[in-house]
Amino acid sequence: MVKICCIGAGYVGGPTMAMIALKCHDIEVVVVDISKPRIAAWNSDELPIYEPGLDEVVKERRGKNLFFSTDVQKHVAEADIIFVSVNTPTKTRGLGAGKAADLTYWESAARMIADVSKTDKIVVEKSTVPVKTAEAIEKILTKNGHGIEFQILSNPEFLAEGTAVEDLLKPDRVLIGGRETPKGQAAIQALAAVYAHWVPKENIITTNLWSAELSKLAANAFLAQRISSINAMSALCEATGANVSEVAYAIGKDSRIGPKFLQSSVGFGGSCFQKDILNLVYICECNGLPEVAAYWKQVVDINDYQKSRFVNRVVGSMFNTISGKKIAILGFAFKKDTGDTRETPAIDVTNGLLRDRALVSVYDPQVTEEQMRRDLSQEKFAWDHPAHIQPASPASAQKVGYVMDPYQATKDAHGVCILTEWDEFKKMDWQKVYDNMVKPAFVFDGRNIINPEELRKIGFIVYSIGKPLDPFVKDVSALV
Ligand SMILES: NC(=O)C1=CN([C@@H]2O[C@H](COP(=O)(O)OP(=O)(O)OC[C@H]3O[C@@H](n4cnc5c(N)ncnc54)[C@H](O)[C@@H]3O)[C@@H](O)[C@H]2O)C=CC1
Ligand SMILES: O=C(O)[C@H]1O[C@H](OP(=O)(O)OP(=O)(O)OC[C@H]2O[C@@H](n3ccc(=O)[nH]c3=O)[C@H](O)[C@@H]2O)[C@H](O)[C@@H](O)[C@@H]1O
Repeated sequence: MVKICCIGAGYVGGPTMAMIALKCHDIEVVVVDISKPRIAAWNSDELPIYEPGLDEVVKERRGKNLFFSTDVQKHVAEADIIFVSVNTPTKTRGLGAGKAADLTYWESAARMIADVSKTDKIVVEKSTVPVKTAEAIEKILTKNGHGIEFQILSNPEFLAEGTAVEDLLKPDRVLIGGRETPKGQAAIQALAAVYAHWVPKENIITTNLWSAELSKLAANAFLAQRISSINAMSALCEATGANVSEVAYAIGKDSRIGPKFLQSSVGFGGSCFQKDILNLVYICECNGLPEVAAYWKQVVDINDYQKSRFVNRVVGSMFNTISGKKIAILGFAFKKDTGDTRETPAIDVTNGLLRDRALVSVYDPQVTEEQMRRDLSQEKFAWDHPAHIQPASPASAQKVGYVMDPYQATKDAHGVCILTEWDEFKKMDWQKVYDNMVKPAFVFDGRNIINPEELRKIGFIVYSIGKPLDPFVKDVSALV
């Protein structure tokens, strides 16, 4: 029986390995992590991440050919194929701080693999890493590996949170990069054989190592670029009376452009888009390509602009002051169907409102109060700032109300900001919300999920990103 061990039981390691176990009953899969609480959660009824359909997959295979363990060394030593799916955040200090990927976790995993291995191994980069990382990993493994043969493969993951199970079941493609040597090609084939249990062969792409590593950064950069492009258009739509949804639909009908990823929003969030683009920018700079670096940097710049533009709209519309006014935030996760808040635009927007001394009340169906508190009190490292940006103020963050019900959040509020596109917000009784709010009652829809005309009929003053402005919003926005 082939044995797979995955180092890192996070958003990627957990679901990807559960899918391999589901589809390959002839393979034993063990997911290991240094975090005891995380592994305990994977072994419990309350999984550590919320992902539709994941509970069923894990429960189906756990204890049969899917295991979660903190005994990292034992399972690494026993495995034929080792996936490394540890976190690769942006460096916060030293050379490349604010841009380069921090490979500390990756390097320590590689050194441990070299230490404990007694048989030949295929080591798979599942984490997103800078192009050429495999070369460094190869050196660490071969120089410390007591003569053991290691083949390094790059097999980046393209799943999106909230749809991870679906994405893993039917991936657009599986990408495997390896050395162009007979042993490298054999390793590629061994990994391709795992995926071939359920992925059609024509969707398994094989390349050299550097193409695979770079393709992952390029894919995320292209996806984020589309969002920044449509968000840049949203600002122009508001200035001209065009409607960003109509523009997105019209351009998306062109089969060369396509309809996906053109949803204007308060900004993209998530643990990867910003980090991966900054990493790409850094790699371009290191390779003497400042023009290319500047081009991709703009994608992050526009995203920051979109978030501050949203806050300015709120403050500007509400007579240029929100001091002492209650503002309800509906949705804190970076997108619907996940409890993940990493780099969520809600952190920047909430801090922006707190800086203007608003009284904020937040509701999200999946994010815990503890998580939101942590997010709002943490200092932020900005890549283009010399220092960390402080959160609004520890005292104001302490005063944020975290409630379990959207009607409680909006009660007695002057304004409502929709920051995550949860389906339940579309179905809310907006008349009831209006009746319980201070007048004039404002709604700022950062996800374009409500019908502005219907809400205006109720009596709301509505701002929807990239949509023709409510005459009232228009008047006061001149102040911004
Ligand atoms: N979150 C996502 O949707 C996607 C993430 N990625 C990439 O996948 C990688 C992992 O991301 P996530 O799963 O979101 O991270 P995560 O932070 O959820 O999980 C990483 C896990 O690795 C563990 N870990 C770190 N060092 C370790 C070590 N030496 N030994 C054992 N365990 C160790 C941590 O305790 C943590 O549980 C990153 O490079 C990310 O860019 C790629 C595609 C999608
Ligand atoms: O490398 C990664 O981590 C992953 O990053 C993204 O996945 P994810 O961040 O989970 O979620 P997305 O659906 O891409 O959304 C990212 C952000 O963009 C926003 N978004 C997305 C689409 C859109 O049209 N408009 C928009 O504002 C979302 O609300 C969210 O804040 C990519 O879609 C995955 O392919 C990739 O594997």
